[in-house]
Amino acid sequence: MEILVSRKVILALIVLAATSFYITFVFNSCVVSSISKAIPKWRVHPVVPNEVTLVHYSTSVRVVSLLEDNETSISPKYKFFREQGLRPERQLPSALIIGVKKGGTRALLEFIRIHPDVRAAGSEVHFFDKNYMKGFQWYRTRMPATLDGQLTIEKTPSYFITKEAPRRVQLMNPSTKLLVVVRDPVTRAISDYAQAISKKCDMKPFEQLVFVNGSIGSIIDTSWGPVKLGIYSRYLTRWLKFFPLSQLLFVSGERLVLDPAIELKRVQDFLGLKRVVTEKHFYFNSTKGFPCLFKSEGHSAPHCLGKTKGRSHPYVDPVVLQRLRNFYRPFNNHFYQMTGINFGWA
Ligand SMILES: Nc1ncnc2c1ncn2[C@@H]1O[C@H](COP(=O)(O)OS(=O)(=O)O)[C@@H](OP(=O)(O)O)[C@H]1O
Repeated sequence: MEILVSRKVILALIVLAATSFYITFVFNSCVVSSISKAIPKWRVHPVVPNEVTLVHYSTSVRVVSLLEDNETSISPKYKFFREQGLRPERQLPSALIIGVKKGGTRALLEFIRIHPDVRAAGSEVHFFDKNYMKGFQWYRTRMPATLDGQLTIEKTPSYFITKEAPRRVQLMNPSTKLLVVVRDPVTRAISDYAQAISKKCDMKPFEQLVFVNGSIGSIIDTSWGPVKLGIYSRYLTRWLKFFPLSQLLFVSGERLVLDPAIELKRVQDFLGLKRVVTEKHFYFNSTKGFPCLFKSEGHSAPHCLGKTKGRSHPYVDPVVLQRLRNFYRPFNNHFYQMTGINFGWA
């Protein structure tokens, strides 16, 4: 009887041990396998590449063939190129429109991309500010395919004010050509505000937001984005630590509206392009109140920029405007000295 009891106990112990061994093993193997699944992925495709990796990407892998991914899905356009012995490839941009927000950056991009030797990324890529961690390979896939001799350009106006952008652009290519469309900081601030209020109707009036205590008697609120962004000399100082002045072209936002052909001539010369885009490409649309294009890359008919460009501005108290002008004057003068151009902002 005693022997029978002890046998039952031993059997129960064995079952218990086997069960606990099984549970431990299965649980640990799940943990281990999930870790081991995670580690190699992270090692092979670093989600957060450091600067060194990025330099490596930009210098050693500059070109990706459009035709290698899926030969069967080639568009007729690229088939045509291939039949002609040409291989369109995506390149990192050699020119960037880095700012300024509400300066007229979209107009400049749409105008310069008429040029047959220019190909542009359509939408803002935000690589050097928001998407830098995705790496240069990713950035290149956002670029249009180009043929030999064509220049790739991208515009993201927030690059101008992004602290890390100058160093990052220099790492990509120290000879990148940089275009900055600048506009009177007072009208730029109102334009910025007009855009913000179009998205968020319950905003306080411009006249309140401009001042620290919300009243004309107090000081200008330099922490408010629309005001801060207009201190161009501050941001330019950062870029000049990484690029010589000769690598930057300052386009007048005002002249881009009044006489786009003149600004486009300067831009084409700066980019080393033939002067193809001229006054014959533009007409003034009196309904829009802006120059528009007879035709462009995407349109064969005359067309203007979209309705988010050329918004009507809210009325702003002239006393507030004067306060803002006085505020910007020393910064503007500094900016004129730095660039060697007097933009004539009052
Ligand atoms: N041809 C033409 N058509 C329409 N708009 C023109 C044109 N040329 C320059 N502009 C001015 O561009 C201003 C918008 O600037 P951005 O394109 O840099 O804005 S954004 O930062 O990309 O949102 C936009 O500002 P608002 O007038 O305040 O809307 C325009 O004044």
